[in-house]
Amino acid sequence: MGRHRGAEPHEQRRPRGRVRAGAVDQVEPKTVDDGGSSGDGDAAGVGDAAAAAGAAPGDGATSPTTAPPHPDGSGHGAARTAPRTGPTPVHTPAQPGPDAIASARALTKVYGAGETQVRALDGVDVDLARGSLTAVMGPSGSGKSTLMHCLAGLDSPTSGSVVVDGVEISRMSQRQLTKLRRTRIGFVFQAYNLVPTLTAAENIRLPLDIARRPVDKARFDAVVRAVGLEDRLHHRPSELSGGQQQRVACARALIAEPSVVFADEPTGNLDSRSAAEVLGFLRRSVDELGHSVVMVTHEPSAAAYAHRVLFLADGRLEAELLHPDEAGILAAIGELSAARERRQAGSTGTTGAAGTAVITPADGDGAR
Ligand SMILES: Nc1ncnc2c1ncn2[C@@H]1O[C@H](COP(=O)(O)OP(=O)(O)OP(=O)(O)O)[C@@H](O)[C@H]1O
Repeated sequence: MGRHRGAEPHEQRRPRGRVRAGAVDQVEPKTVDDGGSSGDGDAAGVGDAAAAAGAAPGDGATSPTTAPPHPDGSGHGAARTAPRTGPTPVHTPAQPGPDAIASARALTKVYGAGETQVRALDGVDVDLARGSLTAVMGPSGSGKSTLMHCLAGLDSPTSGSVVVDGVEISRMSQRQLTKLRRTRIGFVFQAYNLVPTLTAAENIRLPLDIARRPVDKARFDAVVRAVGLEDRLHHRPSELSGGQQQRVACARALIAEPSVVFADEPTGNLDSRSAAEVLGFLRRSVDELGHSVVMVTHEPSAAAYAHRVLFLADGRLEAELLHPDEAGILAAIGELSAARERRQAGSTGTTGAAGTAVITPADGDGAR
C-alpha cells in the first residue's frame, strides 16, 4: 500500500518524550484458520457487494475540505494549550465512564485450537471516547481488525466484555447483534462495498431502506453536502472515482446517525488526494457533526487526523499517543518497535541491533 501524502492535516507540532510502553512479551505465531470471523454481510446493510474499481482521481467533483480543523485532542476547535507528549501506556479505569462510546475489558479472542491456536487479542482494556476520532495502529497481525470486529459486534470475543453506547454486546445473540449493527453502528471498509446497480443516492439511503426507516431529507442533504457529493447522486459506483465511492460509503455509514462508525483502512485503496478528502470528512463528522469514529489504519498520515492513536502489538494495547501528528506517529512507531526488539533480545539473551532499529512505514510496523 502506498503512502499518502495528502494535504497536511494540521499544524505540525512534533511530540516529544520517551516511550513508556507496556509489556509486549513475544510474537505469537500467525496462523489463519476459520474462526467463524467477521462480516456477516449486513454490516452496512448492503451485504458484501463487490466494489467497483476506483477511477482516476481529480475528476472535478466537489471536494470537501481536506484538513481537519483542530486535531488538538479537544476535538472541538479549542486552541491547543497542553504540551504534547510521546506515546504513553494506556491507563483504563476498571469501569467505563459515560464518555466512552465503546469499551472493552479483558477482551480476548483466540482463533483455532492446539498448535494452530492464535491469541489475536490478549486481554485488551480500552475506552474509546465519544465525539472523538480514534486511530488504531500496529504491525500486521497485531489484532487491529479483530479488535474492531469485536467492538463492532462483527465477531464474538472468546472472553471479556464489550460495551457499545452503554449496551453490553459480548453475549448478545446473532439476531440482537444484527439489530445493533443496523441501528447503532456505521461501517466503512477499504473496498467501499457499494451495491453496483444502485445510484449513489440509493446506496446512501440503503441502511434506512433495509431498516424500513424513513429518510429525513434534511439529514440526507446535510450528509450529502458534508461529503461533497451533491452533483454525483445519480451516478452508479462504476461512474465514480475511488474517492467518491468511499465518500458515498462514508455518507451511508452516517445517514442513520449511528452511535459510532468503525472504519477499516478507509483510505487503503485511495490516492493521496482522495484519502485526504475522506479523512477530512471523517474528522469533520466528529468535530462538526458530533459523531464518534474508530479507524484502523497502517498510514501515519491517516492516523494524524485522529485525536488519539492506539498502538497494538501481539494482541495487546501497547501505548497511546494523544494530539498526534505524522512525525510524532512515525517517531512513536520507531520507539515502540525498538523497545519490543530490546525486550525480545533481553528474553533470548541476544545482543546487537536491539534498540537501534529505525522503523519506517515501509518496514511494516505500523504501515505495510
Ligand atoms: N479467522 C481467523 N482464523 C485464524 N486466525 C485468525 C483469524 N482472523 C485473524 N486471525 C489471526 O489473528 C491475528 C490478528 O489478526 P488481525 O487481522 O486482527 O490483525 P491485523 O493487525 O488487523 O493485521 P493486518 O494489519 O495484517 O490486517 C493474526 O495472527 C491473524 O492471522
